[in-house]
Parts: sequence; structure tokens; C-alpha cells
Amino acid sequence: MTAPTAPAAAADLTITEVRLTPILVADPPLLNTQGVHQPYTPRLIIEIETAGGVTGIGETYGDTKYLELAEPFAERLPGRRVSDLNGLFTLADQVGVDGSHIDTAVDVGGLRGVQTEDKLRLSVVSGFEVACLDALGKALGQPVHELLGGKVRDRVEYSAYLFYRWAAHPEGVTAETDDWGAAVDPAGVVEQARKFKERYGFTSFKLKGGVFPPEEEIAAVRALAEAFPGHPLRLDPNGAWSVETSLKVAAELSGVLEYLEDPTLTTEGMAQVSAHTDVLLATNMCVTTFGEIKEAFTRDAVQVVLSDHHYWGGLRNTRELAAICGAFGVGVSMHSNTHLGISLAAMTHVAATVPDLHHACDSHYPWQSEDVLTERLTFTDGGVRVSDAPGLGVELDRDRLAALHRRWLDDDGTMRSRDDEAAMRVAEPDWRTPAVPRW
Ligand SMILES: O=C([O-])C(=O)C[C@H](O)[C@@H](O)C(=O)[O-]
Ligand SMILES: [Mg+2]
Repeated sequence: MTAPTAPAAAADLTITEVRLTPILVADPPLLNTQGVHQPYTPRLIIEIETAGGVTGIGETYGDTKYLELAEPFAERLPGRRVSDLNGLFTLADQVGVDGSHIDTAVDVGGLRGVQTEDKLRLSVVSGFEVACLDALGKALGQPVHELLGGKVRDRVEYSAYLFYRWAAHPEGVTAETDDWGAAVDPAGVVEQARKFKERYGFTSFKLKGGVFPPEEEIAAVRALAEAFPGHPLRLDPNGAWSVETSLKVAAELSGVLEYLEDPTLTTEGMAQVSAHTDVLLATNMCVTTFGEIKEAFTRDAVQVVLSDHHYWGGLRNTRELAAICGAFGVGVSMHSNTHLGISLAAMTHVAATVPDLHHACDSHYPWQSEDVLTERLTFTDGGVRVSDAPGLGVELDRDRLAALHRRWLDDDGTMRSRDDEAAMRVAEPDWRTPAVPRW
């Protein structure tokens, strides 16, 4: 009788070490209704090592309140297996959240509705879930999309994420520079869209609104429609408008927009808008947790949910969300916030597995000139190819990671938690995040 074959070393999935590296990454002066992006934004890079010698990587929000939760969570992982993905949620429930860090206002890190302990926990879990999936995939020789049931497409389409912006951060502020130029009027927005199309081949455009009075943003969307006939267009003021203003804008842009994103805050407000317009409404603000789905869907408050694996709790939860959306006939696409290539890879894997993905996904990635990968992901004809390499199919560049961590270490704390309102005050000392509805 022959002796049983020893399992390949990589098959020992026991977690032996977890490394958390907070970093600061360059961010351009992108404007939104709360203020302007800081010159550097925090992200957290997670590495999970197994006894089999495999390392998985994940990425999530890096603000102090996430870090404080990620640290005790990471300490509890060694000895568990990277395949125990459901266990991550049980574990997260055991880690206390410091309630004093929960903002009662709309969370600027993603402008994704009001913050709760649960959302904070899920945002942390998602980074670890992705790292576990990456390690598991590498150990099994399978791409992450296979672990999620297999891809149904070979490329994932993204839309250009247009922002009103300044050419540079305010004078005297340490910041990286770029060649995008300013965009503070319709001509500037069209020029930016042109660059996005030239550089990445995007064919749909989303404009971040809530920055200028609605008439100016309507004019910018009209200018885009004229410059790019037939290209899907979206406008997202992050809930800055009243129901009445939302309906006026919807009437003006009916037939022009693919969808209008979070024109007003709350499910109640969105339901009122939805009842009186034929323009599709999308959200990443009033449906941000499973608990918010029932009311929003039964009231037909939204027709498209922009999922975000970071705050929905990972890639498997994203698939569950997509399944619920499908059952209610609600469309699904993806929201994005400042992120690096690890997250883009994760988004692409999960998006590749969702059958009914009817709209191009959002991604901030083109705005990020820095990354922690040995090779950046690329957009071709507006899409990202789905990797079939084991795990996420991306590799960490340790020197880059160390350099961006050094920046975090050297920061006096100003940049370690994203604060668009404070960043705006550097240019406009009297600035306060406007009360909503702003218009
Ligand atoms: O679609 C959205 O609401 C977002 O992408 C939120 C982001 O935080 C964006 O507004 C930003 O980064 O300014
Ligand atoms: Mg949005």
C-alpha cells in the first residue's frame, strides 16, 4: 500500500501572522458638497500570512477609527484558517467599537449615509475578507472570482468619475501635482471627460455634483451630452438638494441622464422624488446596509443600488446584495471612494461574477497617481480585464508600501482621518460643511 500523499505545503491555511500598514496616498483637490479632498488620504493595507507560506493582501479605509478596530481584530486571527470567511463576522462582533468615534453626520469617507458601529465593523471586515480570499486563492491556485462561483464576463466596465476640481491644492500645502488642470465650469468638465476618454477609453461619465448651484451642474451635464452624444451620463450631488430641487433637476435632465444619484437624503426623500419622475434614481447613501433594503425597495425609492464591498462587508456580501437587488428588479452597480489597486482588483473580481450588472462601475482609481502594487491595473476601452491568476492576481510592492507608510508616520495626525471640510478651510477659512438640503 502506498502512503497517502502529503498535502502541498501551501494547503496549510492556518493564519500565522497579520500585518496592518496604514498609509497616506496622494489625492488631488477634488471637490464635493462637504469640501475638498485632502492632499493625502489614509488607507489601510492588510497582509495575512498562512502556515503554508502564502500571503494574502487586502485594503480598506485607513482613518484612525478603522485602524483602532482593525488592530484588535487582527490580533484574534492567528490560529484561524483563511477559509473561515463566515467566522470573520462573528469575530468582528466580539471587537468593541469606541462609540465616541461614530459621527452622527453623513460619513465623509464615502459619503455613504450616517455612520453606525455596524458599518464601521463591516468596513474593517471587508479588508480582511479580501486578504483571506487572496490567500485562499493563491493556496488553491484559483483566482478570487472562482472562489466566488466563477466569472460571467472577462472584463468589467467602469465609468469615468468626473469631479469639479482645482488645478492644484492651495498654495503652501504640501501635495503632489498632476496634469489634469482645473474643472470648475462646463467647459472644464468636458475637457476633463475628454482626457478620461483619451487616456482610458471610458464611455460613460459620472459627474460629482453638489458643489455648484444646480443650474450650473445641469449646464455641465448638458455640455457633456452635447460633447459625447449617446454616452451614459450620471450626476451625483450626494444628497445636497431638497425634494423640490431634485424634481426640478430631474425634469430638466429627463432623457439626458442614465440615472440621478442620491439627489436628496433619506429613503423618504428619495421615495418622494421617485414617485414624480421617470429618471432612474441610484444610491450609495440611503441603501448602505441590508437593514435599509426593505423600506427602500418596497417604496420604490431607488432603482439602482451602488454597492461597495468595503462597507457592505466584502465580496460575498456584495454578491448577496446583488441577488436581493435582482429579486426586486433593482439594478446594481458599484460605488467607489478613494482606493488603490488592491481594491480595484477586488471590485473587478466580484463584479465579474454578478450576472445582472447593468451599469458601468464607478472607480476613483484614475485619480490615484500612487499605488502599492508592483504593476498598476489598467483601463482599456473603459474596462479592466478580469485576472485568472491565483488570488487577486496583484502583487504588493514593499518599497512603495514602506514609503507611503513613512508618510503616514511623519504626519502629525492632520491627514490620518479624512476631513474634506477641514481641507476646504485651508482655502476658505470660514468654510463649514453646508447644511442639507443645500439647495
Ligand atoms: O458616489 C459617491 O457618493 C462617492 O463617491 C462618495 C465619495 O466620497 C466622493 O464623493 C468623494 O470622494 O468626494
Ligand atoms: Mg454617490
